[in-house]
Amino acid sequence: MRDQVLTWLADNVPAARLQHILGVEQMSVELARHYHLDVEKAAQAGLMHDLAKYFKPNVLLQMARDEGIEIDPICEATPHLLHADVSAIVAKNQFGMQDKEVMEAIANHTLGCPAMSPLSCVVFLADSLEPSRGQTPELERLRQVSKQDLYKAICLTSEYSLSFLFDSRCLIHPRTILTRNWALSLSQHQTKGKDQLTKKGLGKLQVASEEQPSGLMRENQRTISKKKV
Ligand SMILES: Nc1ncnc2c1ncn2[C@@H]1O[C@H](COP(=O)(O)OP(=O)(O)O)[C@@H](O)[C@H]1O
Repeated sequence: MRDQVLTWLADNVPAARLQHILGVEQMSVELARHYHLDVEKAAQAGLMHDLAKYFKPNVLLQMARDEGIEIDPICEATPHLLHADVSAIVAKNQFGMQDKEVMEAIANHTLGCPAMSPLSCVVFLADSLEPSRGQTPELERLRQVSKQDLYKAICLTSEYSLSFLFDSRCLIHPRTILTRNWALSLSQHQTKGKDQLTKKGLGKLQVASEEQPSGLMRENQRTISKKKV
């Protein structure tokens, strides 16, 4: 299947994007190995995460509608956000992908999702942190954390993306915030042993944590300057 996907990508994405895609495939594999996940699934999700990256907005909207995906007002206004969901559809229709976990990992790579699977977590991290994203101190630190604590890395990487989005003054899809809160709760739970919030409650943004951010997060918040490329 890999050769088939690569041939399709060569016709449908520019070379620079292909480099990013191969970086995501590689980093997904490395993280999957590190966290004892299914390496083959990680490679497939990484390789196929951006299949619909260059689809036109009207095509993204139509394909998502045809698949019965609920299109919220922010995706309606910014259809590019649907490229993650639509990439999963292309993986199914074009390459016969049937694995639900792989398709979810593709669909979650841009916005994340509260309670997403560890496989989704590694593809989400790889999309933001693979080597061609740059070598800034923030990115290097996030790469380190991604090998130390999966949920802390999701939390900090979501914050990194959100900070960029705030600076860009674009519409922000709240799922990244929900993802960040979910991951924050899990990493605090792991490190401090406190049972603060249920995954479900966080997913609905019902409660805000009273905990202060960790030193690392404060440092990250202060030093973020250059964001995603
Ligand atoms: N929560 C969000 N709200 C609005 N836009 C977002 C959000 N998360 C990511 N984006 C934007 O969506 C686009 C696609 O993100 P991503 O899949 O990470 O693409 P890329 O690989 O091009 O960075 C980017 O322009 C990114 O800034």
